[in-house]
Amino acid sequence: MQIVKNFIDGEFVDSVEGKTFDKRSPVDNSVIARVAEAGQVDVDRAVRAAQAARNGVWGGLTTDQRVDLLYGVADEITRRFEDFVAAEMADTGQPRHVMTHVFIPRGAANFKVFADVIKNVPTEAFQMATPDGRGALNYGIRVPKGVVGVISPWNAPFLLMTWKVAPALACGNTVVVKPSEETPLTAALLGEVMNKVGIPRGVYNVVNGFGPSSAGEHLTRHPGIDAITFTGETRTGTTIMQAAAQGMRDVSFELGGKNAGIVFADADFDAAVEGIFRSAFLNSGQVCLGTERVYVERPIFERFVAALKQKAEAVKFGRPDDPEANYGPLISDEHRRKVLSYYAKAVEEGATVVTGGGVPDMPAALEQGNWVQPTIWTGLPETAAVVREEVFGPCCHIRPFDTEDEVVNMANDNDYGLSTTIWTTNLARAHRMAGRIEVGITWINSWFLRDLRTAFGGSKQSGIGREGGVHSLEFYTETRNVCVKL
Ligand SMILES: NC(=O)C1=CN([C@@H]2O[C@H](COP(=O)(O)OP(=O)(O)OC[C@H]3O[C@@H](n4cnc5c(N)ncnc54)[C@H](O)[C@@H]3O)[C@@H](O)[C@H]2O)C=CC1
Ligand SMILES: O=C(O)/C=C/C=C(\O)C(=O)O
Repeated sequence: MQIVKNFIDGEFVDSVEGKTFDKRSPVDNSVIARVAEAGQVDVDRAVRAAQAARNGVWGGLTTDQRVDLLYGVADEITRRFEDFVAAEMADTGQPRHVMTHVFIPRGAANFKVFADVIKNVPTEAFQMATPDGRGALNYGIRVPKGVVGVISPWNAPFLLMTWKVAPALACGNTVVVKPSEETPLTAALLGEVMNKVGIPRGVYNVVNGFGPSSAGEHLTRHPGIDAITFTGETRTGTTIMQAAAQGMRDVSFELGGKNAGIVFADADFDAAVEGIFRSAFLNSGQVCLGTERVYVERPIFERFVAALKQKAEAVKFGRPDDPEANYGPLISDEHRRKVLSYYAKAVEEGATVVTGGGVPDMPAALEQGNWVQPTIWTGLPETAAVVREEVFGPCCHIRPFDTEDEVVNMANDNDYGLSTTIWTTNLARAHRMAGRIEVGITWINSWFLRDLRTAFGGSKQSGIGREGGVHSLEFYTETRNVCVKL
């Protein structure tokens, strides 16, 4: 069995109290790793190591030197691509093609993009008049925030963790990462990469454990943490924000979603079915940007429901490396119970179950895994729990609509505001709607196309702040103004 240690000050270490927890495989719930659980003392050591590195060798490097090192990290991730793919498949149980096409390449890309951004984005400068007529020049300089606490979730572990670690380091900060307790493997592997390419000790630290009364809470409450960047549930964000209030630490939050997919009758039908299928069911529906509410213009409603049903019923469940399979389990038994409770609630609230609604028949070796069927409902009112609340599973409710105004109002009638996907050939209408829908990102005739230079984040209860490109620099640095009298 694999042993996963914390990574503190450039070394893999057990926790001081010797506590551990088991990491189970999503495909059969067998224990695949024993993980060191960091306590207060371990978190404190990690924060001190990060402070020392920030004030020492890392703080003394030029931007060009940091950029070279971050390119080295990206190259080493690419060189060890298969190790990362294997680790992420073991942690998440998701199919190999999701790892090789999305999750792992994005990890390497995150380091390259933010190395380029920090090298190329200028700061502001303003000339001003003064009473003596000689004027003054103002210019901005960016300084790192200090030690950044990175708290990440389990659904796209490496992608989402490096999306925050890369810009933090590019800007000259050091980090202490708390990966999800469900997915500790790739954060540990990244420690090996950091050492291999010569990132100084203490720059990247990893403490494993849970949230409340464990590594997560110790980290977010630690006074040595200067800023906190978090991806996860909105409820957890509320708790972390309370911790961050002590000491006025800045936060950047990417939170939950209950995203609408909107299909007009004039859309390219097959592309729309494929796009909604991906957005509802990729990664077994465990994607914050995924679609759990689908609105289809009435003339094509029945045909669309039938086409999506056919695709949902064609998935092949199995292990991540099974070439015959293309569909994985949920992350944990606990999450499966939550998703299945929503499946039961949908029926109680009067849903028509178009397909799914339960657990697939699996061979004996996989029976103990966290499998659930992709599920489609129709017939629920907009007040139903599965139409309002984030399930974070492979499911969606489909409802017909008649007018643009009606569908915009329904899309906006939710506490979340992360993303939407609109399918139509009438681009004037699509642009108009993009301005009206209250979300951080609108995709038109596409979904999950990511240009890492763009602003990424959520509206309403889906987040605070924006990351991506220059927006990440806003969070991971502080801009200071220098005013020079001429
Ligand atoms: N907006 C976005 O970009 C994204 C949002 N998400 C959201 O993440 C959620 C799924 O991820 P989960 O791991 O279940 O979220 P979660 O909020 O349960 O956990 C996320 C991380 O926070 C830690 N944590 C939990 N309680 C804590 C506390 N009191 N103090 C400090 N740390 C704590 C966990 O250990 C984990 O590392 C969904 O709601 C999903 O929508 C996921 C991916 C992207
Ligand atoms: O592209 C991003 O930065 C965020 C992606 C989010 C996921 O991959 C997810 O929630 O699964």
